Amino acid sequence: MAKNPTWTCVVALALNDHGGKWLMHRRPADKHHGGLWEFPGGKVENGETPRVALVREIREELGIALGWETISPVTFAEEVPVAGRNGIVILLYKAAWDGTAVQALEGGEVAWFTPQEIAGLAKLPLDIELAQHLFEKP
Ligand SMILES: Nc1nc2c([nH]c(=O)n2[C@@H]2O[C@H](COP(=O)(O)OP(=O)(O)OP(=O)(O)O)[C@@H](O)[C@H]2O)c(=O)[nH]1
Repeated sequence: MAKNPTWTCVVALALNDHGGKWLMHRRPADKHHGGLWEFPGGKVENGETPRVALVREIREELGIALGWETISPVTFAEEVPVAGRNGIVILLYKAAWDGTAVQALEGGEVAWFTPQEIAGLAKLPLDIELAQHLFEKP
C-alpha cells in the first residue's frame, strides 16, 4: 500500500455460525466510531495482502485461527473521496465458523445476529453498505 497513499485498505469478515447468524463487533466507546457495530477486521498494513491482513486481524481481535482457504471474497464498499484525507476501501470476506471460542480481545463486544437483526444495528457507514450487499442483493 505504500505506493498508493491515496486510499486506506481495510478488510472485514462476515463469519457465519451455520445456523443463520453472523458475528458482529461493537467498537469500544473510547475509539473512533465508538459504540457502533462493524464486521470484525482492520487495516491492511504495509507488506500485507488483504487476505494475510484479515487472518492477522481476526486472530488479534477474536482469537480465531482462520484457514487461508476457508475465506472467500464477497463484496467491497468505498468512501466518497474527501479532499485532504485518504478514503477507505473496505473488502469483505466470508467464512464459516469452526466452533472455536470467539472473544473481543481488543475491547468492545462481539455477538451473533440474524441478517434482520443486523439491519437494525447502529453500524459504521461502510458496514451498512456491506450488510446490504451481503444480505439484500442477489
Ligand atoms: N469497518 C469500518 N471502518 C471504518 C469505516 N469508516 C472509517 O473511518 N473506518 C475506520 O477504519 C479503521 C478500521 O481499522 P481498525 O479497526 O484496524 O482501526 P483501529 O480502530 O484499530 O485503529 P484506529 O485507532 O486507527 O481507528 C478504523 O479507524 C475505523 O474507524 C466504516 O464505515 N467501516
